Amino acid sequence: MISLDIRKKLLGINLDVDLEINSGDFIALSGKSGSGKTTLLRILAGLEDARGEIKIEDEIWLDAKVKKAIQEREIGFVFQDYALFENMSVEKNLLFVSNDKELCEHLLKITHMNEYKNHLPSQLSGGQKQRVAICRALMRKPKLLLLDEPLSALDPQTRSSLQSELLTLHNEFKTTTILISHDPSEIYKLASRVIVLDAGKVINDGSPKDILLKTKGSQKLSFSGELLDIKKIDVIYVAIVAIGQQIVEVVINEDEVQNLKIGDLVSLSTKAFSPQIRKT
Ligand SMILES: Nc1ncnc2c1ncn2[C@@H]1O[C@H](COP(=O)(O)OP(=O)(O)OP(=O)(O)O)[C@@H](O)[C@H]1O
Repeated sequence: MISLDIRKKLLGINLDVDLEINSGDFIALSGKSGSGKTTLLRILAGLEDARGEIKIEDEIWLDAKVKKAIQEREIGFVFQDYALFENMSVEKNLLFVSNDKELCEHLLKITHMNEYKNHLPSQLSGGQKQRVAICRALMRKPKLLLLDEPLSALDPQTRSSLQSELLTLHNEFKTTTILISHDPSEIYKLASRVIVLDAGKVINDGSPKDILLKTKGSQKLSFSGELLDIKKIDVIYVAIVAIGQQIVEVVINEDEVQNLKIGDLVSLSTKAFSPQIRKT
């Protein structure tokens, strides 16, 4: 269990977050620009001061008396920019953190980077660099993995592959993870819980399905999207589809289920009802 109760006065807002996170959870942290997401991660990492308490299992990282230094906190941190050691090979970047050769090889294998282990970062693509950054963050077997929009600079296909690899790594290592993301399909694929910040406060907290699904009314229009999931609820099947920045659910029949697979590009339309417009 991770518990945090953090307060900090920022420019224009007061960050005030009180949360409990189960060990092994994959949390997506979302919210408008300037709502305090990066600052919260930096406080957890020990890169910024704050008032309050941070407790990781039985260990206090922050309270009125204690403030553990960054190197004493067992965290892995990956930012949008790669921050690798440019003069070291991929393998040396990992072994610099911990000399566990077996773990190094295993991580590079999962992320399909084994054949690049002797390359320098300057010889890698953006996606490959970010794979190395994620592996390096896991080399110290952290209690907490903090990911600040690590995939946002990547093209959609590379981003999707890295999402799958992150999921494989999370299923294997069960590292408690907090990922800052604005992408609903990424959040739906990866997270078990979504926390939404606004002006420094938690305004929404729940499962990706509860937070992301917005299915009010129906549209006599056609949208294209990606099929994320098919769920059987009692006797009906529900397809979960990502359309742009939104995720919707659609009831489908058994024949349609046979013809669809997760990841398919689909179009969504309705003939029976008139479109509705509503002020949001
Ligand atoms: N060290 C600091 N001291 C005071 N104010 C700060 C500090 N760091 C950030 N801020 C302010 O706190 C607010 C939240 O910034 P933060 O970068 O945490 O937001 P964010 O939700 O991560 O935004 P984005 O999605 O754009 O990255 C901003 O108004 C920012 O100017």
